[in-house]
Order: sequence, then structure tokens, then C-alpha cells
Amino acid sequence: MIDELYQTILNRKSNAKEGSYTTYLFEKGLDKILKKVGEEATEVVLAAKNQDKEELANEAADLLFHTLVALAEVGVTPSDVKAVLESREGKQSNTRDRAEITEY
Ligand SMILES: N=c1c2ncn([C@@H]3O[C@H](COP(=O)(O)OP(=O)(O)OP(=O)(O)O)[C@@H](O)[C@H]3O)c2ncn1[C@@H]1O[C@H](COP(=O)(O)O)[C@@H](O)[C@H]1O
Repeated sequence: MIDELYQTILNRKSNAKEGSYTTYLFEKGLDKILKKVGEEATEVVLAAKNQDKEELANEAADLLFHTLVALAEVGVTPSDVKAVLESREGKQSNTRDRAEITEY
């Protein structure tokens, strides 16, 4: 699903579409996109702090979308992010294993 959304975003980047918010963001440029990422991140924090589950889900979706637009603008793919997470997964479990050994 994230890959599909990213492909749509890339498509908007290369083919402007009238009335598209994504096209609007690319036309405004990186600073505007990053401003939106910052705003949405703040809204995620506030929703979580208020324990507002519905608002948190909405704001997290907005943050994810704007982050994908930022990735597309700079030229990073969801696969690049996935690779980082996967490389950490191995390291984290090693760290956990070490902690468990030490505790034991
Ligand atoms: N997933 C999203 C998505 N999530 C959030 N948003 C938009 O992000 C904006 C965030 O709301 P804000 O009030 O913060 O922003 P705003 O006031 O509208 O904008 P600014 O004035 O701040 O620039 C809203 O306009 C939402 O519609 C999204 N816009 C588009 N998509 C998807 O992107 C794809 C391309 O859509 P188009 O851009 O419409 O072609 C489609 O798959 C869409 O579903």
C-alpha cells in the first residue's frame, strides 16, 4: 500500500495533475513539503498526548503521506527506508540478546 501511494506520488511529480494536492506540493517545492512534515509531526505529538486515537490515526496518515512526498522530492524510496529498518532489526536483536545474557 505504501509502495502504491509512493508510485502515485512519483507519478504526480512527473505528470502534474490539475486539482491535485500532491502536484501543488511539488510545485511549491521542498521547503513547503518539509514545513508540512513538521506541522503534521507536531499534530501527531498533540493527538498522542491527548490520547485521541481517531485524531492520532488521522494525523499519522497525514505525516506518512507528507513524508513520502519528501522522500520522492529528494529521491529516496520506501525500499531504502525498509532496508534501513531491516538492517536495524538484526542489530536490535543482537543488542537484546546481549542484554538478556548480561541480565542472566
Ligand atoms: N494520502 C493522501 C493525503 N493525505 C493527506 N493529504 C492532504 O494533506 C492535506 C493536509 O491538510 P492540511 O489542512 O494540513 O493542509 P492544507 O491546509 O490543505 O494545505 P496547506 O494550505 O497547508 O498547504 C489535506 O489537503 C489532505 O487532503 C493527502 N492528499 C493526497 N493523498 C493521496 O495522494 C494520492 C494523490 O492524490 P492527489 O494529490 O489528490 O492527486 C492519492 O492516493 C491520495 O489519496
